[in-house]
Amino acid sequence: MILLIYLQSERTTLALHREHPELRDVWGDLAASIPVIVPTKAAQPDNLKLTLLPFQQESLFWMRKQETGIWCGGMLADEMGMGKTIQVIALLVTDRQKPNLVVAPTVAIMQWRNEIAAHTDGLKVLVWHGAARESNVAELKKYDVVLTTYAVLESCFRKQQSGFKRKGQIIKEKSPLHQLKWNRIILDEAHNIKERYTNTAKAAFELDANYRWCLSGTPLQNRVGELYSLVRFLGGDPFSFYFCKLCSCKSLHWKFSNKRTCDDCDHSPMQHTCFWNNEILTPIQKNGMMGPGATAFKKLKILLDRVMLRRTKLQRADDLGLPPRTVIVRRDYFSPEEKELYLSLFSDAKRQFTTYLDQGTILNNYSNIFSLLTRMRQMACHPDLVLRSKTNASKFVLEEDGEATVCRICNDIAEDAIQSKCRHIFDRECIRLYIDSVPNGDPRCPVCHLPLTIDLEAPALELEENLPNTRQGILGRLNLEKWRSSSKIEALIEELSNLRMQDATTKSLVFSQFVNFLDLIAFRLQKAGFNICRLEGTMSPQARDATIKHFMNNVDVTVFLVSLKAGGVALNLTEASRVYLMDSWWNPAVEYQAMDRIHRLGQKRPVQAIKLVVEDSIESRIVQLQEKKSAMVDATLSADDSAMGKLTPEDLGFLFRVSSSVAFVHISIQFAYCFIFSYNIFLFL
Ligand SMILES: Nc1ncnc2c1ncn2[C@@H]1O[C@H](COP(=O)(O)OP(=O)(O)OP(=O)(O)O)[C@@H](O)[C@H]1O
Repeated sequence: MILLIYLQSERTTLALHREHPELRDVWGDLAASIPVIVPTKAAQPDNLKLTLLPFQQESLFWMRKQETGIWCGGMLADEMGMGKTIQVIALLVTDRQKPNLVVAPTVAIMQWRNEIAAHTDGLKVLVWHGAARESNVAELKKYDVVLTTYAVLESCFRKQQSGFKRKGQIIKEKSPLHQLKWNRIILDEAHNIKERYTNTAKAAFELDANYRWCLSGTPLQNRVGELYSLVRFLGGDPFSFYFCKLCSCKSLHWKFSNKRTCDDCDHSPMQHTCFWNNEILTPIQKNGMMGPGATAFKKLKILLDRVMLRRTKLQRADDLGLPPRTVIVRRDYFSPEEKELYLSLFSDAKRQFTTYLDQGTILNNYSNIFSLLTRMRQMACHPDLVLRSKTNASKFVLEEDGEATVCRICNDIAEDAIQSKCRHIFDRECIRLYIDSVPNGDPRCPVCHLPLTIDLEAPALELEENLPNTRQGILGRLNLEKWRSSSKIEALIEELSNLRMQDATTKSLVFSQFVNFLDLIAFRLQKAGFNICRLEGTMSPQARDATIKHFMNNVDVTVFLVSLKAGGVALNLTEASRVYLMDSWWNPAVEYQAMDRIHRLGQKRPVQAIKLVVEDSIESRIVQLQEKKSAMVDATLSADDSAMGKLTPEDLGFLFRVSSSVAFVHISIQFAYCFIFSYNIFLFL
């Protein structure tokens, strides 16, 4: 079988080389003709008010050189919190050509604006967001930097390509972003375009510029295939092209309007192949690190060496001078009442799981199992999250009482809502975590169990304007006079009260994946006299910015409640030096992202991250699982966290405390593959 696949791929390569002789030695040519740029220090730009650190001066040198090379740009992939924003701003002030476009997640837009305002002598910036945004292209040209979000980029492109309905008619509207030739385009958190077939990725591909940059601390989140989009955006020829095996036809697009023959050459889809898939993706997917897989990794390295610069905090520790970070697990126990409720839920869940195990249908019932796990995690936080959840309340239209749409995984208010093809609504982060955790990579909808089709990069459903300002969430469903706190919340109160006694100026971030839990925490903290603020997914960029500033600038505001779905990435919150992680996820990478919000440049105090765990619940098992997964990744020295996110049947058995050899035999081949892959990709990055 392996021999057959090998022969097939050899045949494809030979056919390609026959029709496209320029492809015969792409990698050799690349290695021979394009030298790797060795970064040396550039001078500090006069018009930049912040002094660059040595490694940032090096990247400035590297970026300027890259812009004169074949790529006219590249990927800056430094680890999180090392100042990629300022490094790009340094580049922008060195030539002051305009206009430049920065596309970033909503949460990061205002940060860009603030950094430009603080560190340059007046680069003219436009935040291009919201319904009243400027549509006159001539006006946009006047700005040094236009800042916008992926959602806005996608929406403009969609309105241009497919149009929108107004008074029964389809109207197409030109996208101002796509009419301009930009000087530079910078994609911040560029992995937002990693799925090449999404509208967001297509919208980015169609932008026009002299220079193109991708910024990402995690350029390879899951699979090597995800790099394709970044390379495609940078314009790599021939890396991202499709080639015909029967003639000289070559295209950046998969053009089969009639689904049977190529629009350009009339040959069938079977006769066309993507150079990237053929040379890199398929050999790695099929062989891991063996034979053709190893060769593909070598090719990938030749390419990445010439297009990407990545430094880690550890490598540049001397430059960064960051204070130490400690992670502590605080273990508490349920009260007798909580324990009784939990045990009743747990025994039902375990019975259900054991039935699936006995029937050998674990993988078929994965979405049910996932929902059982979510309930148990919620119960460990506070019983009301399960007992007072709006279990069957998913709806797109608002009810009269002003309650908003809920995510069908956490039964919590949907903050960054997206919809599956089967029309169920989920928080983007919840469904992403769910998909990542599916062991066999074939997710089913957690509600209707049909095969799941959902665009993770789709713009958020526009629930925003519908939401009443006075959303009460779970608090509106409780009798607050009689409401009782939980062991977990009281553990947090104890931590924060002790901290307040030791040093009233220390600020803390409190992260949870469940918005309803943050409601309960907020209520309890306010009763205990803490001055708090909150970051929610439904906030506009301006509201987020105002809230972040409120927290950073007011000494008496000591606690910031952050929904993991809204603020897990791209935030700078270095005024805080404590992080409390209120609920655990089995993939520790999610928690590192949250911790990195404070363990970054600008942090002066030692950082402590405290994970609150209820010992006699599923949480202690999750923490053990995290440790196992971390150990595995350390052993493989991986930069790839895909294996960590997935739950194998063995993991599930472990979480439900079912020790059966049956659970063990199912360990997926994919998992083993990720193991091999993780090891190798690290060697090259
Ligand atoms: N040379 C410097 N001196 C002082 N502060 C700096 C310097 N460079 C960057 N910073 C600060 O470091 C913080 C982190 O920077 P930034 O947000 O750009 O990191 P990042 O690498 O983009 O992180 P992420 O990938 O998480 O978005 C910012 O507050 C920034 O102002």
